[in-house]
Amino acid sequence: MKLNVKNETAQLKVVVLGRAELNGAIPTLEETFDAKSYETVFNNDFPIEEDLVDEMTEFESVLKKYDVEVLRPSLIENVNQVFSRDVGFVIDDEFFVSNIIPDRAEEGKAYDQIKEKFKGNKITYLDENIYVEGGDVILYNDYIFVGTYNQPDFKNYKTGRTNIQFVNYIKEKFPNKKVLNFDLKKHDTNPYEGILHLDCTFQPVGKDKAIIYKDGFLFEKDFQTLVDIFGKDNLFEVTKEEMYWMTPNVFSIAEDIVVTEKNFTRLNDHLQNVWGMTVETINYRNISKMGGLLRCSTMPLIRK
Ligand SMILES: NC(=[NH2+])NCCC[C@H](N)C(=O)O
Repeated sequence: MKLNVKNETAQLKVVVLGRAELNGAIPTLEETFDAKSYETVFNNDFPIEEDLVDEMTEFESVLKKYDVEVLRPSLIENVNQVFSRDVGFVIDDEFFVSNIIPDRAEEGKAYDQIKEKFKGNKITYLDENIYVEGGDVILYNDYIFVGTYNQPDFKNYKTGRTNIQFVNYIKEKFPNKKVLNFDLKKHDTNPYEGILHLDCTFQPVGKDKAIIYKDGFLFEKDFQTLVDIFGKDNLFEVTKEEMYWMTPNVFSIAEDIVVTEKNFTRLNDHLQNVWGMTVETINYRNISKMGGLLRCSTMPLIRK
């Protein structure tokens, strides 16, 4: 298998999809590490395994319908393995193993068998001072967009996952790409006020379009940079409420095929009727209660 990912939307061939069986006990408030999970636990609304498994099975069958090969991480009991995205990511033909938040360190082992499958490809482990999670890395051909929090209180936030050291590293590693980083608003307990990863506030779809939540960016000039790159008419701006439900976090199977959540009616209508895409809608609301959605639960290995 030859790894290849250069953007978010080229035709998908092979993907890892997380898993929801034996995810472990409901976390306590202190054990949560993102604002949405904090709120879910606070409201005594943590999703049950059966519903999570059903939602991921529905996602898997849509992927298979389009002939995508779907791999699953091996099962580690009592570890939440839903969000494959963050553990590692492919840029071009190289796999990067993330340095994720220590609370999630155990998840990495579950990818050993998958790494075995793509042995022979470049696999890179990052220095220990470089923090990154795949949700903060978004590829757009010659561009690499990185969600960061480059502020003095970085260490105070459990939701600050990617640092400027990663940006510097990736600039040096890919001198021919345009690497742009965007500081995101952070809040560990209020999901309306903070953005966990870049893919919770922005994501390209189609050939030259994107979904975006303006107020997720710490600096308005960063939002403007993206307006300049994509053009105003090619952006679908979501509201605060839509951001809260993780509307930017859809997942593309191809430039014209997007998997989204059933409840995203305004977005789905736009994708289908204004941008002419095929929209596959599934139930994924229980997954969202743990702070991620469709993109977060996948790790693409090969796009055409
Ligand atoms: N790519 C993403 N946005 N992933 C969401 C991960 C959510 C998970 N609860 C965490 O805090 O790490």
